[in-house]
Amino acid sequence: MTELATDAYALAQDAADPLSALRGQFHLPRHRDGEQAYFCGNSLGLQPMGARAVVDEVMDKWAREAVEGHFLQPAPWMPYHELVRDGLAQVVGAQPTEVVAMNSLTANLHLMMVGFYRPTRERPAILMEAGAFPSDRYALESQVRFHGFDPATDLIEVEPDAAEGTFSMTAIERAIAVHGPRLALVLWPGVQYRTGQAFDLAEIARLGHAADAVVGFDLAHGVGNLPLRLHDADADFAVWCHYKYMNSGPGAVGGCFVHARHANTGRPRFAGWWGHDQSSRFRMGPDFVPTPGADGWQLSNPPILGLAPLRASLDLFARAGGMQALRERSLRLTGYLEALIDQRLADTLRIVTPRDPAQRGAQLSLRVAGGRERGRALFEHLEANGIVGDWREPDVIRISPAPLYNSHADILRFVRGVEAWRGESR
Ligand SMILES: Cc1ncc(COP(=O)(O)O)c(C=O)c1O
Ligand SMILES: Nc1c(O)cccc1C(=O)C[C@H](N)C(=O)O
Repeated sequence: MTELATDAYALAQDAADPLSALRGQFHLPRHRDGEQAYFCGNSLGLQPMGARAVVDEVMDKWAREAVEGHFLQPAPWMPYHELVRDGLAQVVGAQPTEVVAMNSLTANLHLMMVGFYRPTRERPAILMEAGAFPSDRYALESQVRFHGFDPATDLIEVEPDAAEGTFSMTAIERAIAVHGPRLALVLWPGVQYRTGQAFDLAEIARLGHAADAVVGFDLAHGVGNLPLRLHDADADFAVWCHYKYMNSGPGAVGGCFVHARHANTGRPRFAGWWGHDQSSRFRMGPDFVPTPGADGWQLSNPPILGLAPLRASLDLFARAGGMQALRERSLRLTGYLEALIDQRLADTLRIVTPRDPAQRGAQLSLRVAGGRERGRALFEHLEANGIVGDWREPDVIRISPAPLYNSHADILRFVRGVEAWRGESR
């Protein structure tokens, strides 16, 4: 049997993979004399080396050109969001006109719901997962109330029915079947933030549509993590952020998908001038004429400084050869982490995330034997040693090897960190 837990094995795996070189394109946070083993790209991705130059470019252009910067090549600000369009479409599996970078995740969720959550007395309800990221629940609950309905009956939260708080497809199917006639919207995550469970989006869209509901996805933890095929999956809309696996910086501008079949929709929307048809936007007329597609949902001219790092990040996704290539590396990294936990840490850590690689992305969520207090103690021990995951209440440590910059050697360091703590804390 190959000895997985050796430097020789980890280094050989890293050396054999050409994508390992991409780590050199990121700023790795420091710990004492070395680098952190950073596993927190599911919360805030690392800074691409190229990000500063793109931001500086904007600062220099502003200094040099002021208002002319909107129009002067290169990279004029008027169509600046178009610079990220093709790259984003590739990452989420969409047509370019189906995606736009704008606002932030929760703001986009609300804006999408203006058009895609149209409750009636007969069909007032939203179906979501129980235990969702709080912001999603706040947004959905407030929308239900805003329309004069009652979250107690009209915000339907599907309870997890499978191991460790995960969902079987049957649970989702059954909930849609039971509540179908009352459903206005199904809103589901691509990857659940606490458990790391990934879902079959095409199947959820199919089930939701069969019940005549609109289907939207929150891809905060899916984008840049899994290869998505939003167009083919037939989602009506999707929203996401770019600060996690997309490495575009804290509070980075978010993203939005609107399926091509809604490109010229008559659905209501909250309008702003940047959503107005470009050819007549500067005629300054009183009537709103939307740009077809996702662009038509923009409100304001975008924060150019906020968008700039996304360009640097998308470059790296392209250099990696796209999401499929990254996913293959991600499967190797997360599989290595899983194998080492099974081999060496089974008495200490329990993997919460589904064991089937098709039902997860990069992240493994872990519970520590002995309960919450021991979990906190391990988490703090790791952090003190430059091994950075995150803690999610009530008792989960999330470790997410990001294929753009994590290595097998990082994973081995995590395992040794847990072993050292176990040795000391017995
Ligand atoms: C699943 C999910 N939804 C919503 C949010 C909130 O995003 P934002 O603060 O960008 O609106 C996050 C992360 O913060 C998230 O992980
Ligand atoms: N954006 C964050 C922040 O500014 C502070 C702390 C955490 C975050 C996060 O993004 C959390 C993340 N959505 C999560 O899955 O937990």
